[in-house]
Amino acid sequence: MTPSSTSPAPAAGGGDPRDEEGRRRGVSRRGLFAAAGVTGAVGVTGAALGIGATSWPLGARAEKSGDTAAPADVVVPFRGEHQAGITTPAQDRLHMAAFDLVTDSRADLILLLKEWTRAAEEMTRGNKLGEGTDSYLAPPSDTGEAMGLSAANLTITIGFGRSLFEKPFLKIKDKMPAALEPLPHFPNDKLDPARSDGDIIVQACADDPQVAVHAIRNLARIGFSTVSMRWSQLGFGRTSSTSRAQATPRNLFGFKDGTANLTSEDAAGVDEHVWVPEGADPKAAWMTGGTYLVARRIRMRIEIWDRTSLQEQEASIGRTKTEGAPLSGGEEFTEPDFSAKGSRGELIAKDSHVRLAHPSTNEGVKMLRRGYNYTDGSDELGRLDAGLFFIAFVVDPRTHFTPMQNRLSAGDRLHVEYLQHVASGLYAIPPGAREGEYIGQGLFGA
Ligand SMILES: C=CC1=C(C)c2cc3[nH]c(cc4nc(cc5[nH]c(cc1n2)c(C)c5CCC(=O)O)C(CCC(=O)O)=C4C)c(C)c3C=C
Ligand SMILES: [Fe+2]
Repeated sequence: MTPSSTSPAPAAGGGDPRDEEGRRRGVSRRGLFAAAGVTGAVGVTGAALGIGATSWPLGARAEKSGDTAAPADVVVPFRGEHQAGITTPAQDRLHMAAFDLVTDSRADLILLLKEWTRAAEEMTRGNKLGEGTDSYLAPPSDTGEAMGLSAANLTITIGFGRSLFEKPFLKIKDKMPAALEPLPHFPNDKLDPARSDGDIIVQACADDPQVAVHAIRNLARIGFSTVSMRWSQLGFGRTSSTSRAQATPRNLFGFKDGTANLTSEDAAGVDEHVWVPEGADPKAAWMTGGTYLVARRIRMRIEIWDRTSLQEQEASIGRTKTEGAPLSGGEEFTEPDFSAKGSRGELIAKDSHVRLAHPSTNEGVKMLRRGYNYTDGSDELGRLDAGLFFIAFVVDPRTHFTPMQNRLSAGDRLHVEYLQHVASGLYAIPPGAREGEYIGQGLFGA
């Protein structure tokens, strides 16, 4: 079981790890609501906002989750050296959207980035947009569906695709990072261009799906006439832990996923494998403290997997299904021993996923995985369109993603037999915005 979507994960040592990381409890939409009492607040707040009590959805939600006494009002700070939503303990839900520019004005884009920064900061605090400034005669600044909900650990992470740098009127081509070179075609890729790439990426993660969706919807609304949405992706059930305080979740193949992931507690590992160091790319000094996001929509052949023996499933992964322990023995967090042999050869098969993805097979590289499960209905043959929306943050995709993906696509039993990559994106994620700055300021200037 993953931790409750409305409760912060307990820290191993007893405290709240999010507090340890410097997060703060803030006044939240739900906090205000709970303080006023659910029934009373519906009347007062609903009337003030011109919303009828019968259209207010929170009462039912709060009662159902039974959390009115202890609302999940944890706020992840938006500003900082690095953007939030990367080493932040992975929340339960994802809404990611890619946008394309529909303007030919550099000033329009800069204005949008400023407005998105302001809106993102407000929403991640759990605040309603345009509070106290809206006119009754104009559309509300906030679409409204998160009123009464807490900030739910919302993070908003913004980045830029290669196509953005190629727009002459933006005059940023000479600042394009070399690491944004297009990903190659990998064996067995069947990519849909309409679900891939995009000028700008926005990742919204939260412990409440409605909060994540609300964030993307409001940013899209603010961006009207400057950007249009190219594709979007909902995800549920995080498939990675990014903090040791989090229990390892499971992917849709039923295996623990994220056991050997980089975690925020491994500061040296994150510095080495995630954050772009000073001097990495003289043309793109603005990326110092940033990172690269690789997104891959990976369809999982669920129906075939479900007819596969447990032995074959475990051999494909290289770990046991129940415990997530390496097939060489031990428990979940025991290091795999790839030299261990049994009567039928290597205990961890040569073509198993963990062997081919392990740093020892990949020149020591690691990545910070932060993916989500997805389901999107079913196809014409009645098969689930489901899989893993793989997200990884890496210091340089040329060293930390492409070689590993080539190895996996060509020879990993999991990839060859049970997976198909159907969409792809690569984005430069600039560093965090400090007080008074906007996201991307280093690229575009004040
Ligand atoms: C290119 C990188 C990777 C892709 C794509 C990928 C897809 C993918 N993985 C699983 C399931 C598991 N992966 C596990 C470990 C693991 N996977 C990668 C990389 C990619 N996975 C790495 C770097 C690792 C860690 C290897 C190590 O250091 O041991 C595991 C085992 C548990 C764990 O450590 O997380 C599982 C299970 C699926 C289902 C999938 C695509 C749908
Ligand atoms: Fe994997």
